[in-house]
Amino acid sequence: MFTTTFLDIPPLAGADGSVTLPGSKSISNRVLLLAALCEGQTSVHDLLDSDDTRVMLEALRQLGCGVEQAEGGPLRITGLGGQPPATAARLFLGNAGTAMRPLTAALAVLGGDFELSGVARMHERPIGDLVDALRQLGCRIDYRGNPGYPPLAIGQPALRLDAPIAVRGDVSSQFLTALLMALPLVARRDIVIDVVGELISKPYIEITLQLLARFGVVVQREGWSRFTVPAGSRYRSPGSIHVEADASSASYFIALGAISTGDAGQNGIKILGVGADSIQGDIRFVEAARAMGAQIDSGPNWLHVRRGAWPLQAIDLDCNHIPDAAMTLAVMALYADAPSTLRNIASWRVKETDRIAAMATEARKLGATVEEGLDWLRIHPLPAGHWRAAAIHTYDDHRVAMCFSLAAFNPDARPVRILDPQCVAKTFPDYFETLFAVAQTPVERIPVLCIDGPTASGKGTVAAKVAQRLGYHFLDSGAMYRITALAATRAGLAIDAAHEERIAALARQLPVRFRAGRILLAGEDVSEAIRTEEAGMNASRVSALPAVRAALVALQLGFRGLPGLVADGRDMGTVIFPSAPLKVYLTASAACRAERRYKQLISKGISANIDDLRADLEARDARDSSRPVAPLRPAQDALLLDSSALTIEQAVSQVLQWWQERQPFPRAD
Ligand SMILES: Nc1ncnc2c1ncn2[C@@H]1O[C@H](COP(=O)(O)OP(=O)(O)O)[C@@H](O)[C@H]1O
Ligand SMILES: Nc1ccn([C@H]2C[C@H](O)[C@@H](COP(=O)(O)OP(=O)(O)O)O2)c(=O)n1
Repeated sequence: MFTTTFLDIPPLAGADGSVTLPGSKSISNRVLLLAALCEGQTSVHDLLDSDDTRVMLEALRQLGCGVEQAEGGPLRITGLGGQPPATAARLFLGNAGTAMRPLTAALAVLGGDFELSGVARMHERPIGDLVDALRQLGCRIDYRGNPGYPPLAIGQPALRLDAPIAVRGDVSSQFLTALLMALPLVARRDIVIDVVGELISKPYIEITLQLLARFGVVVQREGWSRFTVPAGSRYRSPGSIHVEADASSASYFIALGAISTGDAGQNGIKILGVGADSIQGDIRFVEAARAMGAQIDSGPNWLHVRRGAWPLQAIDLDCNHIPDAAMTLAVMALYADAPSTLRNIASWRVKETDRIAAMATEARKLGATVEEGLDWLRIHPLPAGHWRAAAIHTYDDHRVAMCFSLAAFNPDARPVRILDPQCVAKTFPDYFETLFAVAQTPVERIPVLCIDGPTASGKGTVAAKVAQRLGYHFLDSGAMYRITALAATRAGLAIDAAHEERIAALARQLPVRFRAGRILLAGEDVSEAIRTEEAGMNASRVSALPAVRAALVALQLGFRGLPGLVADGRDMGTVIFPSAPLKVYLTASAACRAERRYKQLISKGISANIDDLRADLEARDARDSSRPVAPLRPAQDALLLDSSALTIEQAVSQVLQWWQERQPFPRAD
């Protein structure tokens, strides 16, 4: 997951390959609650691991449910058997509507002493209609903040189940879902729910009904306006249950297949974990994408999407049946042949953010013309020549972030900056990694930031931190020479010109792997072994052999991957990445560098002498600078940074400031 403050997506040209999607949020949280309410143990497979499921799981633990997970196995929930939780609980539910609403209803009918709260936005998301419905039943619920909104306090109910319960269906279908999940707990007689107003998001009610049936409760329904929970209903664990991949998450990859072609032509995007027979309503996004021109094939558990009509065909669609996935259509509409209108989307206004306003504001930043009404949005296509580089606000809304990543395929090759990219953690923590795994772009569009300089100038430290702040890959090119020198020494080869070809042959085939910050040579962790002063000196010797340098070029170039690279070494800016948009030459006085190295070694428990260190580093500088091939020297267009009087943070900030100055995003964003 990218935990950076922003993520810059370079212009993308195409996409091709397979993606496996995380489990559906809606199914995950419903299954967790049902497993918690029934008797016995339920094994839950392929559960989504995200912010919203984590708050639900934590709440269930607090309520006394058993929650166990063996390494790599399913999650095992031991339910409360329909009994009220024994203890009082203060539950924090983040911004998870799929936890807040059904837990409110279930706890209110079971009774006890509970308080339910969330983040500030959760306290602005209405829940009054559900509370009103539950109060009709005799539940005791008090508002702890603003009437109509969480936080809520729940007490002991005096239930009256004889009269039909009225609940509004035209604000959020989650209220009806919450009642449907709670009422089987107290179905001593038939309980009737009447929906007031036109029920929105019906497919989510379908999911609820299907899952209730899996847990042994069959609700009768008359159209979409009256539901009856039969007397004697009781939750029974299905024993084991699989969570389908999230159909709303699939929408981004369906759109990706519709707007992009791969290098090798029309292979398209294969989506694994969800198919056209999914129980999730958002699977009907497939129809909308087809209407816009996508070619989609599907099987029981997969979808295969290819570009069909291009530009996409504009649509005018009532989106009530696909409220979440429809946001993706708004970005696809930028690539269409005429304006597209999305209608009946009033529920967008009360989601994680006001999604109508958010989509309109952010699409305009890209240069688009967007019209909006109370419950509709019209997006005009954005022709080539009119796209702008934009920094997209994401409003703590995962879907805004995921949708706008698709703007990176624009014909003007403008990059897209996604602010607060970690908001995708709500449903799809590895969304951007998954996108980058299938996205393609010419290598020269992938940004590289080079930091070269002499030993102990702080290159490695500064480069690693800059990479972390930008969410970029990191190439420590010195490590390649250190590993080669170690491999040569172990092979019994003296590091000199006489062995140049044999060492180069070793370098070409280095059995090296980089794993979670560790360096493995033929499976052995050599991260420490290559860091000694002797290894550094050997690396300097090996690096003076031209054939070895040539042998390591491909390995280094291979680090240039999406979304970008920070590379440190001696010749990153001069030889390996000569067209990098920012090259920094980091120096510090010899005295300062000797002292830094001294402290570094002492802190690792290695004894050292500061004068010897200084003599060694000056000798190494001399060798690195005087060798005929790729000598240590600043690139002509490098910016010099003397870090002698700077802290690490100051050096990092300076490099980041230079980087930001080179980005095309408007300052006001
Ligand atoms: N201003 C600074 N910038 C970078 N590193 C610094 C700074 N001040 C102290 N150091 C320390 O200097 C040491 C050498 O840094 P390192 O990144 O290993 O250098 P290099 O990769 O250039 O050989 C590290 O222990 C680092 O923490
Ligand atoms: N791009 C590079 C990186 C390192 N080298 C050589 C020269 C250096 O003395 C050695 C070791 O580099 P490394 O960056 O790991 O060494 P320091 O951390 O700066 O001491 O490798 C090189 O020639 N070209």
